Amino acid sequence: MATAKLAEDEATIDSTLLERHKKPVCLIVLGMAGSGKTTFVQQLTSRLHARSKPPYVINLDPACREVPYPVNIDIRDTVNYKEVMKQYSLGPNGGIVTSLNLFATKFDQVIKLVEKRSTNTDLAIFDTPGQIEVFTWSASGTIITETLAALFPTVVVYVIDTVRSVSPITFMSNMLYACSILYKLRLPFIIVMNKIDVVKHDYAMEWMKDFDAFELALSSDSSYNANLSRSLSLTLDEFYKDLTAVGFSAVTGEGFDEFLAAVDAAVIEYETDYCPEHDRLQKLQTEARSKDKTRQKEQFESDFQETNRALGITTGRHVSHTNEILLRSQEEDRPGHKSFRNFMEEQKKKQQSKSNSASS
Ligand SMILES: Nc1nc2c(ncn2[C@@H]2O[C@H](COP(=O)(O)OP(=O)(O)OP(=O)(O)O)[C@@H](O)[C@H]2O)c(=O)[nH]1
Repeated sequence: MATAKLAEDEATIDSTLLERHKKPVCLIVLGMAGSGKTTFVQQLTSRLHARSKPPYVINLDPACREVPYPVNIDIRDTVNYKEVMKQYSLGPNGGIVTSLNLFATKFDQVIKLVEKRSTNTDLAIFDTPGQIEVFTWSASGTIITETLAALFPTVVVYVIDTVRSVSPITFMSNMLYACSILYKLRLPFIIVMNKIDVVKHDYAMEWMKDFDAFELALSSDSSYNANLSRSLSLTLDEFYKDLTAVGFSAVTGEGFDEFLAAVDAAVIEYETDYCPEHDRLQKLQTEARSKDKTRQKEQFESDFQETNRALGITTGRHVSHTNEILLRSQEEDRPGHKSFRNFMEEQKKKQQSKSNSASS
């Protein structure tokens, strides 16, 4: 019996996986302000169009002035960021958070639109606000990410500015941020080392592979920040080991094929690591909920019987209440109803004979 149930569960998970696999892969593009997210999305979009594989593009930044790529869904069409700021008396960041919250309440419609494109789109790309924490640490960001991940193969793309990260301390801050997002979302993660047309990303790859190289870069600095970065580099060793990083230039498009290969690998990771864990947690949650319901029902019944006993009430038909719900036809058959009907008929007859005698 248990084996049959297990096989049934596995079959359900397999079919869910298959369903997810048929859907577009969702790329959630995150990164510090100015790292090149929008230019990256623009480059991806134009290259995919050139290969006759246009992606479905969603702009989630309500405060951006213009979107330099063909966009399918734009948050700005749904939420007026400036009006939100005015109406709720908010500053720029509060305005972005509230706009995203308002948009998240309609996210089921976005899901339906992306689902509709399942047959002719391989990628759905989500460009996010430059104020990264607005998305990564807000309720709406979490809702959007988790909803996508539950329904589509979803990959987080973290864009880093290689020009600004040549300072080991800035590099470390960026990596810590990436690490915190990875552990919060627990989704397949690709680091895009952007702007390699200006500075190659080799130095960053070396720092991640070789602690001594990072130490050497910091050797001339004895500040508190440098010492902290040294210790953190050792701590992040585990994080670096499984990390996928690709060099990219959002201006020239260099690294495009490597990036697509990294997305393919990330989708496999999503299916082999994320989905089973997600399904396992969901099953546990459903079981816990059903156990809780049964426990509450049992508790209610025992409390109810206890109260009845204390008040000397016996349950059953025709007493204070019944154990089963009665249908209307059954009620008609109840003795009280019959005698009432007889009484009414007799009254009618009396009334008729009175009026008959009065008329004669
Ligand atoms: N040389 C070079 N410049 C780039 C590259 N990617 C982006 N830039 C430039 O970097 C600047 C910021 O790029 P955006 O795409 O606006 O960055 P963003 O992360 O979307 O910025 P926010 O929307 O403020 O978060 C722009 O001037 C881009 O032209 C790149 O690969 N190489």
